[in-house]
Amino acid sequence: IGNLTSDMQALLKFAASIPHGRKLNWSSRTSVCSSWVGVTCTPDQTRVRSLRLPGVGLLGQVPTDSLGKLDALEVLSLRSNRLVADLSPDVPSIPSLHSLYLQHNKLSGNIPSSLSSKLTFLDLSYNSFMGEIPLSIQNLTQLTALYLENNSLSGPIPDLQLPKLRHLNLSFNNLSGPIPVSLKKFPAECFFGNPSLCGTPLAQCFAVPPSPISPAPVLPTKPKRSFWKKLGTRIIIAISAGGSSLLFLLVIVILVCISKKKSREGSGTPKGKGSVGGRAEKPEEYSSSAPEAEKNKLVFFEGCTYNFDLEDLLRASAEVLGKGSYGTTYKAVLEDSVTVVVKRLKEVVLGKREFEQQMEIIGRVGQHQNVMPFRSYYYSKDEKLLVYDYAPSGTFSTLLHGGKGAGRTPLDWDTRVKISLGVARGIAHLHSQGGGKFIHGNIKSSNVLLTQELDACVSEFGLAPLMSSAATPSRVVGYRAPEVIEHRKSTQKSDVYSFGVFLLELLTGKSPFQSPGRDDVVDLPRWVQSVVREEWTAEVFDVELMRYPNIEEDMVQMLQVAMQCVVRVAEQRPKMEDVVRMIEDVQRSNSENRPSSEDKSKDDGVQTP
Ligand SMILES: Nc1ncnc2c1ncn2[C@@H]1O[C@H](COP(=O)(O)OP(=O)(O)OP(=O)(O)O)[C@@H](O)[C@H]1O
Repeated sequence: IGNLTSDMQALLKFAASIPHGRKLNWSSRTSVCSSWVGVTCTPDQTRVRSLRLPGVGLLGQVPTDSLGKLDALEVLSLRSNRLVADLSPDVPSIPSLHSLYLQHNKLSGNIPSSLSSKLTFLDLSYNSFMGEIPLSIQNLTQLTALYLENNSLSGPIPDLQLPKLRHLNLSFNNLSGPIPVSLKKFPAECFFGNPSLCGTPLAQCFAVPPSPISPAPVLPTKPKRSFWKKLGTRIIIAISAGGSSLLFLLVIVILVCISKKKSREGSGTPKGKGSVGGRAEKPEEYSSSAPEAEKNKLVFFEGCTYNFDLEDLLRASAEVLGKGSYGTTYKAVLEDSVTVVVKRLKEVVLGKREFEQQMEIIGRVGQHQNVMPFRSYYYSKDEKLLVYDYAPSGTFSTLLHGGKGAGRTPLDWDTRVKISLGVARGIAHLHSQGGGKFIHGNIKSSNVLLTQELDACVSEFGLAPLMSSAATPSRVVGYRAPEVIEHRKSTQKSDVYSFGVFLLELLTGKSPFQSPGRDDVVDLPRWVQSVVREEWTAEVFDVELMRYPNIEEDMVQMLQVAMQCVVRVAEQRPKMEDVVRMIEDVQRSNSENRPSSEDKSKDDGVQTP
């Protein structure tokens, strides 16, 4: 077991054995913990806990017996350097290591098979690793993110039964064989560019299935060229002819301005992955001493699935998804076919520092499977962009109310229960953070986004404090608790009220506002109360649900949960964690009371092929 002196010696050996473009201020005469660039220590200042040297021009091979000796190291980032040859196996096997960032180097040889069992984040993308993915990755039970894209890895993909794995990218390698069942939940982009995978042409292997109700936009296999590059008169005329012409032109002009401004400021943004912010990697680029040009970059957060930078984003082909109270939302397809959502904020009232602090909160607090993953942001005086994952199945509002008519697939009860539980868990998570000081403040069905598997994610957490209160849209009124309307007093209990209205919407199929763009509000709690009082309870429920047998009891149970959430006196409403438990009960009784889907299909006389 080492100590601070042995850590210092290991670091000095490392620095002496590997050339580096940028001078490090490491010296045995100064304190490792308080003055060495890129180094942070444990709180008691007895060991080196993290080493971050991104983009400092490290050139050559990581010397053995140097970094491997840092046996209390938790985070190591040597990304965006020019490291070559084999990765010394003693580095990824440091027993305390939980995050390893080595992307954008020239490392080759096999990925070492001895890996720290504590690893939660492993990024070896954009290197030249060869050979098979080591089977030992199967033992990394804590792993949440694995990025191996853009290497030369071959052979089969191991069956990664890793319960915590949420982010995966294996694209652009030479992997072969089928995609293991355990990884089928990951989007097709994660596996693109492996010509022998599945043994069939890519297009057949990875066609993105349409979402059950509103067809998901099919990702173009070859994205259109950058829309500012091809900004010719013909395109302008063509775009101008379209309905969203003004919005498109506006975004083009603005993004071109960002691009120009960036190059005017010294074109200091190195190519490669953007800086990682939040808890994952606090980049030096964002320290107060960083030059201004370096600051105008996309700031990424922990768990970021994607490798792209501002330039890649600017090159993406974009499409307007909609205009909300916080600004305009675009779907952007990057050149490697990864799709993200970019929210262009308007009327931000916070200054830069407060804005960054709020971003840090959103990135950190919002880390939950039922909260929409927030990836990165861009801040400049004139432009504020937020980047989120793209939710292929759209919003719950569209799923519930959209496409009414002949061709519509009804939204079944099990899916509704699953979605309501996801939303409740997402809100309960937000409420549990920061000693209970966070509220969402804008729960509504159009802020519930759905993954391909119809798992729900709550979106727009943390945006309200960025904006002036004038930006609050009137059509959220139907979701607002009485105390919010009367005294503008938002609390966690007012989130519970909004969630209750959301549940009523899910049960009744009625929207608390008549139609988008119109402000006539339906008071769903009052309407439901009046119907129930007249003992017409059955009339309350969405007619679409009537086709499913044996769900009446569960629906009534869920209605009771909703009605508890919308009581007028805030203190009498349940806490969100209690609401989660109540919905879990509904889900449990739902599966106990009714035949499994297999039995049901037999009952229905459906033949399985
Ligand atoms: N991450 C996402 N993935 C897929 N679609 C999204 C995503 N975020 C937003 N959208 C789509 O973009 C549309 C516009 O979203 P936006 O957040 O700008 O407005 P809104 O949610 O409708 O209104 P408001 O901001 O007032 O709550 C949404 O209706 C939704 O369909």
